[in-house]
Amino acid sequence: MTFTTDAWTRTAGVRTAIDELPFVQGLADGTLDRERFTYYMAQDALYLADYGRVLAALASQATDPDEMLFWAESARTTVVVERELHGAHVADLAAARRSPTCLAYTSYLASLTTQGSYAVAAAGVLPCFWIYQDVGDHLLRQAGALDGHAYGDWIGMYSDAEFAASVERAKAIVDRCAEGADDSTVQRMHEAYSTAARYEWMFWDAAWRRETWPV
Ligand SMILES: Cc1ncc(CN)c(N)n1
Repeated sequence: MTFTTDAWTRTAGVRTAIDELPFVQGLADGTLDRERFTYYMAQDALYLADYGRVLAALASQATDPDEMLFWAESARTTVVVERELHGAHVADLAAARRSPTCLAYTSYLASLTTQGSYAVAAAGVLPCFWIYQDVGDHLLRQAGALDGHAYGDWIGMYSDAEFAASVERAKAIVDRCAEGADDSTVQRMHEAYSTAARYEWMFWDAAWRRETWPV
């Protein structure tokens, strides 16, 4: 069994929990209130700025030139394309501060790039690709046509064929890393993958609660 098939199976419960989140259900049928969506988009813009740095770090650690290019292009897409979407929804991004969950997730991913294992860091960024594609596909199926849908541009971005191709490439890189890795590295890759998958759940939950710092 490939690493990614195994990781997907091990985290099935997290994916079901994501699909059941009120935030995700509200995205699907368009009933999510604008305040929660705007909160989410502002946090996500902050997340993506840090995530772009994580992908750039992966590019710098890749020894294969094609993998280096893939991470570098993904960093560019994250900063340019996805942020365009955020700019269309959030008027004042400069006013936003990272929530506890946003800071915890990005700090965790950044920490993976400093622990000396390209394979573990690559596994840690994979849920950001794969879970969004999975959610985008589910939402597209549930929503049907996106014309006139309140969150159609968001759903369209993550159910898009180009995004799906990038997910396949990221999975292939992670599987290649796992094939050559020892048992303890594969174990750490699973830990990184499942932790990031849980953070994806937490990120949407935090947006639903419009999480703030306690003091
Ligand atoms: C929190 C989060 N995770 C993943 C994605 C998709 N790149 C995103 N925009 N935001």
